[in-house]
Amino acid sequence: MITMKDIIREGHPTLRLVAKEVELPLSKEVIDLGHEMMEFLVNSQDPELAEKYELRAGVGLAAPQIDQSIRMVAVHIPGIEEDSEDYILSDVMVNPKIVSHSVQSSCLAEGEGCLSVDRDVPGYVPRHSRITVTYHDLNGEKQKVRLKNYAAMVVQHEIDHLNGVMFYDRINEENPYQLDEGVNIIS
Ligand SMILES: Cc1nc(NNC(=O)[C@H](CC2CCCC2)CN(O)CO)c(F)c(N2CCN3CCOC[C@@H]3C2)n1
Ligand code: NI
Repeated sequence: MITMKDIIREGHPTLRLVAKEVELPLSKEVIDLGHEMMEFLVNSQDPELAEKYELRAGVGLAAPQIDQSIRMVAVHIPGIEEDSEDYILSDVMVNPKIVSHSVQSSCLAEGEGCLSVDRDVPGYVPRHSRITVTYHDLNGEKQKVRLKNYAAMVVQHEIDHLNGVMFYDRINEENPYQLDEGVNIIS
């Protein structure tokens, strides 16, 4: 199982690479890795398992964070309502591609963090408010999802990792809480 010791931290060169497209049909190794990444997220959101295995909670994980420079991310995004069983999106996305996006931008009110960054980096991280993403799932099926708000922020954070981009690259250096006209704050 994946634990925090498997997650590489900022400064590790793999985090700054552009990850490689995954060949189709998916190999057993890639499928197994995808399931392991999803298992990490599920475990990390379970208070007992998170404590037992000392996992930082996560709603997304990108393969480069476990030193696998391939284009695969896992997202496990619960509904905002407390204890709601439904998930906005829970899937492993192979070769995810943003095929269209809104002109409007949004950012998370609390800013962002990263399992590969062991420090707080305050500031707004502006991203597309709405995105349409195509990807292959672990069954090799092509999927197309339209995401907005919180889920759109999470998936963009993960796809950034596939392109060697860290969330703080997007924070305004002069004024971290600078917001351009019309940027929507998601709380
Ligand atoms: C927003 C949030 N970020 C958490 N961590 N950071 C991450 O996921 C990083 C990715 C996110 C950082 C901002 C956008 C994407 C990991 N990243 O580095 C991967 O590239 C959380 F854990 C979290 N939640 C809310 C839902 N809750 C359900 C119950 O269990 C606890 C869980 C906590 N929300
Ligand atoms: Ni991250």
